[in-house]
Amino acid sequence: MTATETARAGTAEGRQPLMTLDGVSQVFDTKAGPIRAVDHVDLSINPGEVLCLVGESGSGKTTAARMAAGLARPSDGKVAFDGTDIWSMKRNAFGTFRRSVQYVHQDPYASLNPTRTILQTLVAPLLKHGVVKGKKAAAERAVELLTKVDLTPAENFLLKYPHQLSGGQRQRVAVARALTLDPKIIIADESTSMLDVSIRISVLAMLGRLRDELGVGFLFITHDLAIAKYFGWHGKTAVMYLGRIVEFGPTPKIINAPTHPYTRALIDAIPEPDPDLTKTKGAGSLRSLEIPSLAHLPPGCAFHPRCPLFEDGLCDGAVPQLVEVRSGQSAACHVVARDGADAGRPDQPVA
Ligand SMILES: Nc1ncnc2c1ncn2[C@@H]1O[C@H](COP(=O)(O)OP(=O)(O)OP(=O)(O)O)[C@@H](O)[C@H]1O
Repeated sequence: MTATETARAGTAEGRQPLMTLDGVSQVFDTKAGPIRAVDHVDLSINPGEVLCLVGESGSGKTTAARMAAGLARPSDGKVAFDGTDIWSMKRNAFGTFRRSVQYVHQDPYASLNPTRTILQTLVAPLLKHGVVKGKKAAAERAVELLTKVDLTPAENFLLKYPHQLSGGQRQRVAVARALTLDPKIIIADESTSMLDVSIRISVLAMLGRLRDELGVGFLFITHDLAIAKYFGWHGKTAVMYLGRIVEFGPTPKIINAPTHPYTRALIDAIPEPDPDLTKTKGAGSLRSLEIPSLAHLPPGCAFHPRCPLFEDGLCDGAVPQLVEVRSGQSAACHVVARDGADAGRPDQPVA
């Protein structure tokens, strides 16, 4: 099975993906020259499915997410929603797409208008897009939405301004606003990374409840595999490194039996003593902690200067393609493709 087929495994399950990214790239012109922030990425999200996109800072997660949300046009490749290329859509269809895919930013303070009360923030899209008729119905819907995101009693929040709320409460308002237009997919970009741990967990729990109750699909962007484990356990996870997907599969497989040395290194780096995570250790130490610049990518596998499995002449030759290494799980690593999913492991894999 090719990487594209693996990434589209949802179709094999008999479901039509709601959104697909097909060979999508984004090139930016920078002072250091053109950089490929996202390089030929294939992904799909089925209705109600959670897809976690994980990687270190600068790996291209936000750039990929912005293209998925229709906020940026890919330099190459296709983003399709309900089977239609979003950039070939007529104005009305594009509007429907934009309403169906809502982006929740990591910093709600930056994305909420400071001069609008919470009521105004929620009522504006409801009225603008004709979701409800009249201000009274819109206010009632705003109360329902605040209740959905656990801001209760909702009446206590309606007339407040963003600066009068805590970070967690602002994040909940941002989610309520995303829900105003009944989205089919929510793109949550590190949406809890700025919160304290306990608040972070309660916001994640709220998002998880919405995921289950509303059947909304999620593209969940995080640098933290532990968060992907918590939020996306029943979904899939794609691991990005310097613009490319290096490993993809069902989240439990990625967490319990990672195959790419980069994924293993990410798991090794998780500080918490989570037994499920720590038992998968075994990548060996990285050869370098330095992340190469996108403007001067190393030849072959971009991870090779850091990789404990590096082989001279193999890893610095061609760019490795994402290939299936276990059922439903694919990795872009020459050594794993040659030696199998457990390549380089000192211990045996965790079942
Ligand atoms: N508009 C832009 N112009 C030039 N370079 C950009 C632009 N946007 C992003 N980049 C670069 O593209 C690369 C990927 O950035 P991106 O924000 O997508 O990564 P990320 O994985 O989301 O990182 P973070 O977790 O820090 O948000 C980075 O090197 C970044 O500096």
